[in-house]
Amino acid sequence: MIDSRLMIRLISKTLRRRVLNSLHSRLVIGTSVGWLLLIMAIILVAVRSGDQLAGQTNRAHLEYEAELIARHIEEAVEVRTDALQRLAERVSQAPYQAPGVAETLLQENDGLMAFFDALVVISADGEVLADRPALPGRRGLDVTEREYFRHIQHVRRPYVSEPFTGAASDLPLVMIGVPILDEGRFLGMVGGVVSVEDGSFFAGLRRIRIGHSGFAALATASGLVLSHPNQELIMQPVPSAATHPELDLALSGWQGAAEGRLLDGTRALHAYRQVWSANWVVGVYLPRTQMMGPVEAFLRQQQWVGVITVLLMLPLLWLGLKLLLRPLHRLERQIARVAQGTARRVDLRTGMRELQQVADTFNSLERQREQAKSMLQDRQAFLDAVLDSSPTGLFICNLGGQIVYMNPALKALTGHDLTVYRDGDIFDYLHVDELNDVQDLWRHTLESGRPFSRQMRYHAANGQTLWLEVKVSRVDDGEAPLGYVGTVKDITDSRQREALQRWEAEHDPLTGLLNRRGFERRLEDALADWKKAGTPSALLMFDLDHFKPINDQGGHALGDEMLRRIAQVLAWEVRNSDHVARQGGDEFAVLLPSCSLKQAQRLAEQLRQAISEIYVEHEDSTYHVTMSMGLTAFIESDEDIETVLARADEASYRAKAAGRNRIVDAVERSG
Ligand SMILES: Nc1nc2c(ncn2[C@@H]2O[C@H](COP(=O)(O)OP(=O)(O)OP(=O)(O)O)[C@@H](O)[C@H]2O)c(=O)[nH]1
Repeated sequence: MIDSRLMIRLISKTLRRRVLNSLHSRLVIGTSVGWLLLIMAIILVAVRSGDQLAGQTNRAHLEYEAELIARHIEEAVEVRTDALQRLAERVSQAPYQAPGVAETLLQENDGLMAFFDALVVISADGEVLADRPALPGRRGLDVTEREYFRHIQHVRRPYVSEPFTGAASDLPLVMIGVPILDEGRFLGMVGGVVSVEDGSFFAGLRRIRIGHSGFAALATASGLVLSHPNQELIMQPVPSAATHPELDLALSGWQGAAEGRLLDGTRALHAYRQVWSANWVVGVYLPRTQMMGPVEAFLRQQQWVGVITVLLMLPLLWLGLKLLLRPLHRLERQIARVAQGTARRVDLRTGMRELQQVADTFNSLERQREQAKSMLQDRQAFLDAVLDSSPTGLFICNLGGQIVYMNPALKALTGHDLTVYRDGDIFDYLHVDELNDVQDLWRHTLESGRPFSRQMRYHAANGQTLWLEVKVSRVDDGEAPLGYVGTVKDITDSRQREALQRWEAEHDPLTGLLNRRGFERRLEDALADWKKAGTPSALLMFDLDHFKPINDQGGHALGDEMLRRIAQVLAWEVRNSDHVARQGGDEFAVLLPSCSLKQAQRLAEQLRQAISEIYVEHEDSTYHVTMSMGLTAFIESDEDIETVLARADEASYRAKAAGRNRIVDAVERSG
């Protein structure tokens, strides 16, 4: 089963995407909601006004009903009182106290039975003399203690009694009594008995209905219910003043209408009228549900009207808005065409001023954009031409350090184009010796934005190793960095020239060996090592014996050839770390760093042997040379190289003096 939350999310997402995404849908929904709100507001106002109007109308109507009922009861009481008075007169003129007289009188006035449930004649001393219909136990009853008898006896006026329970019938009754008077003297009374529960007097009142649930009730001013549609309440006390304050007021003589509650708690409109002649109160009640029935029916009707109107209106609204928005869609399509480049401007003719204004503004902006674009293209073309024609190699990097542009000069120089750098690493073509340093420096530049400047060896596409001078600077637009621009200069020639010059400064051009200057610099280094770390080094210095005859007999070139061969043999015989020099003329020197004296002596002997075996030939003559060598090593007292050189030189001189082709050890001798 699909999770309901997921379902709701899906629906709302679809709604947002599909429905709420277009102006048309939003307008349709917005207008419908607005329309609904308007209808609801109208209904609300109508309901409030209807409520007020219904209240006022019903109040007037209910008061009128109460008035009618009270008047009807007044008249009924009056009619009955009049009839009883006529009977009382007749009784007063007859010897009614004589046996059977009163009874006969009642029989003769049998028509009064239409008004009452029973008739009685009571003597001045409170004895029931006659009754009709005759009820066992009623005749002869003593009623002197009855409230109605005492009242009529004293007041001597017609009187409607408080409800009481009949002694003979054991039913709740009301007595309408009239005094029998003879020139003001009280002779007794005639009374019409009305049954509260099933007498016709109150039955009519109970049947009164106002609408389908409104009703009337009657109570005595003392607070006993005489008539009510609910029979069980008859002869019960009325509800308390706390829950029914308006009823309490009515019992005190107030007449009018007010909102209150019924016994079951429902709200109802109450109207009260007094029946003064009987000291009763008529109450008429109209439940609020009935009172508001027409208003609610109207409300329901209006709600349906609203819903139906919206449902009918929706397609019309949808269509109307679609037609209304057609120019907008036209504009949208035209703008899309301009964006695709298939149109240059929008051409919208519409009566909608605002939309026309949008189209005009768009065209004006598009014109400005075209101008700016063309200016930019011109500028770009100019810049491209400048970059293309620059003899210096130029490149541009993005902020990540990737090359995004190379000018033709740089492409020609390296033989690479941009694709090489896009696909591969910028450092792939660097000389391996440069790699680490250049990478570190470049990383530092990217992180700090500081300029990059470095000479480096680089492998061009044709396999040649170039010396390049690369300088890179960051380009900023105000505060934000945009990228990096770099220049590349080919310095291969100058580097080679410099290297040659450096080499020439320290080497003998004829033999390729170190010259005096180069040799002395290395000797300085070795002496410094000796002084600092005690690293021993040995120095051999020798002068060729009988070299001059080669020059003299074979020519200078032959002498040069001999010198070159000697240099070659020397280079072969020594270690790579040893330094061999031609000091000038036919004088040579060999520096043996980190070499003990013993090893030096062994090497010196090897050299002597090797040189003696070298020969050059000229015109069937073979020429040999030997050497007179002085050998020394650093000693404690050596402060400078001149001392060391002098010691070796002096030993070499002594070797020559001692007969040539030999080695003299200066240290051994001095030791
Ligand atoms: N071919 C050639 N000869 C040179 C060069 N420099 C010096 N010489 C010659 O080397 C010779 C050195 O002279 P000496 O050392 O007196 O000649 P030697 O015959 O070796 O004499 P001893 O040392 O006494 O045996 C001179 O004749 C110089 O002209 C050079 O670059 N090329």
